[in-house]
Amino acid sequence: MLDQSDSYVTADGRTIGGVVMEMKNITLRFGGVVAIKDISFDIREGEIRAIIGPNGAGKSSMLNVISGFYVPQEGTVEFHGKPRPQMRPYEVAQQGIARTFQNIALFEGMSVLDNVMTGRLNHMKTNLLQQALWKGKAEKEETANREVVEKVIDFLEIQHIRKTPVSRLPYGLKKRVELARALAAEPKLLLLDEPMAGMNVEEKEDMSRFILDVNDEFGTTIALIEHDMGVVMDLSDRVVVMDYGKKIGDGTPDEVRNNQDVIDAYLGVAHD
Ligand SMILES: Nc1ncnc2c1ncn2[C@@H]1O[C@H](COP(=O)(O)OP(=O)(O)OP(=O)(O)O)[C@@H](O)[C@H]1O
Repeated sequence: MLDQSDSYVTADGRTIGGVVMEMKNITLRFGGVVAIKDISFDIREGEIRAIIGPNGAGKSSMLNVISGFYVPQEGTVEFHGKPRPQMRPYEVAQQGIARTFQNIALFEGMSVLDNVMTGRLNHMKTNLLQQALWKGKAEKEETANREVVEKVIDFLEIQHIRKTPVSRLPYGLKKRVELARALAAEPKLLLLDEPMAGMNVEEKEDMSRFILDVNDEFGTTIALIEHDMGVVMDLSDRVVVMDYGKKIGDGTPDEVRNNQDVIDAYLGVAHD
């Protein structure tokens, strides 16, 4: 077991730091349905942490607890060592947490560039009145925001579609634009909701490469949920496996791959 402040070295030689977020004995219910049953795990600075599990395992519910969207009935979520109170989405963003969604949530009629710009909203300090009265400051801020956005657009190799309305893009590129918008917020913790769902093999390979590059280049801590076990195994440093709301595995990809409970869950072995 790792202590809170322990660091560890990954298979590819990266040093992972202390705990960024800790889930302690989380239980989440929807009426009579227990979506998450007494689950604990942590997310560490600089790591790629995956949560996987079959249909209905409780992954989306868990991501919503991590993002602060759902408040569990039992247990606590600690962020940088402090219990996190219930927060509104903008407060979550102010804490340096950004996310993407399973069903793409972009402004379809707007260009790629404008969509990515919306990721900067949280960094815009001048209001409309200030913009009218104090043009210079607003312009400076706009230029700084544009610079970040252009950097992200270059990084994710979407320069060629920057003026294209999102509605005209194929699915894989829309997912990349969504990633760009999340990155434009310069998050410390990036949450990805099934980033590879619905993609073909080539799109999955591209997305995997970009996730690794984001982590490598910006040092962003990444937590992602994914249905397909195969795609995350090459990406992740540590993996939590959920089944029927319970945690049945937690460790490196090799550890969870060889865990009998995990193998049974994925092969659909009957439960007692
Ligand atoms: N808003 C909700 N209201 C009622 N029940 C819910 C709600 N969200 C999730 N559930 C239930 O909680 C359980 C876990 O669902 P969840 O969507 O978290 O699983 P999942 O692992 O993300 O599934 P999938 O891979 O199919 O997306 C399921 O039984 C689901 O029906």
